[in-house]
Amino acid sequence: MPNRDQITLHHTLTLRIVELTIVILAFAVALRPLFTNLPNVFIWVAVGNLILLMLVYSVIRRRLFPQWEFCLCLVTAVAIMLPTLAISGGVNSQLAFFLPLSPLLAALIGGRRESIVVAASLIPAIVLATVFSEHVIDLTGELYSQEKTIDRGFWLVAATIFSTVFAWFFLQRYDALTSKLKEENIKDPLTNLYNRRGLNIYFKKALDNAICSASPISLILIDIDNFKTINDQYGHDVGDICLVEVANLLSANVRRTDIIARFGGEEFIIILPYTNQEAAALIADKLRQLVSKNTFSPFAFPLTITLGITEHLQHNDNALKMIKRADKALYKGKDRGRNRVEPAE
Ligand SMILES: Nc1nc2c(ncn2[C@@H]2O[C@H](COP(=O)(O)OP(=O)(O)OP(=O)(O)O)[C@@H](O)[C@H]2O)c(=O)[nH]1
Repeated sequence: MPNRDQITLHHTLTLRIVELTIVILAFAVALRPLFTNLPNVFIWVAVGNLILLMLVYSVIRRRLFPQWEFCLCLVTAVAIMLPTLAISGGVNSQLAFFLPLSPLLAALIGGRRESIVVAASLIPAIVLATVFSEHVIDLTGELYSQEKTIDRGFWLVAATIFSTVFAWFFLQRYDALTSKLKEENIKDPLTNLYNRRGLNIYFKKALDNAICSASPISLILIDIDNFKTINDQYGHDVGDICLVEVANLLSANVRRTDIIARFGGEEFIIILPYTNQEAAALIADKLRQLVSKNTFSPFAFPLTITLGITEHLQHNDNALKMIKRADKALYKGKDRGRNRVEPAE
């Protein structure tokens, strides 16, 4: 299912393609008669196509039928191309060389399915136009040659297949790249945990789910104690190593369904779905003990953490209020001597 950004991108691409087609057609109408002596019917067909395209353009620009933009373009393309191809010699028409571009354009403004649909209808049409080419009216009056027709039909089919396969690879690469960018956008580059943006997305989902299923959900806010002294004495690079190691230790010891994020400098947050405050306190204490029993960085520093915990309340509660309560509890823990778990009141 395409998201809103993808729909906007497809809409913009469709507009640009229609605009370009209008420009090319307008040039053809204005300049072609100056260089070639064509029957008047060509000019009238081109003018008719231009008017049709401008109508389609205004429909797309005003977003009158956003769901049907692709179908509208497809039907217009068929309505424009078929008569033009028929009167200018079918596969022998110069216009036919634009046909293999269609699956690629369809992939850009639609997707894989649209590209395949276009290619699957185009290839039999080219084959039929090649087989029955003798019966196609050619108003340009070019001399008919079966050999040339079959040769052109062959290359048109080959180019259409090429463009479809290329579109497929292009979309594969595009999807991989966009999902990598999406992932990078929500991850903290140092610890590889979720950043604030990732936390917001997944916390909201987990909270909505907890409210819908009337299940408990808890939050643990964690701060490394006296972290400044490590930075001050050994430098930020050693501090960074400690942060990564603490992050790895915490994430290795929470459930797969829990959401762990870097909340700020040396602060982490864990969202625990299906967990009430009592259970969260046990998990928090397990994490506290784990950190205090470990040593960090090549210098084997001992570290401790202070943890504030809270649970989602039944009435008038939200993510921000939960974080504020846990933050308050955390700072109470710091005041009470650090290396402890402090439940919110
Ligand atoms: N190395 C490193 N340090 C960071 C990073 N982000 C924040 N810090 C450091 O974390 C330290 C936080 O210091 P404080 O807020 O004073 O807290 P603290 O020294 O841990 O003391 P308490 O929280 O009161 O126990 C500061 O020295 C920040 O520079 C980071 O990405 N890398």
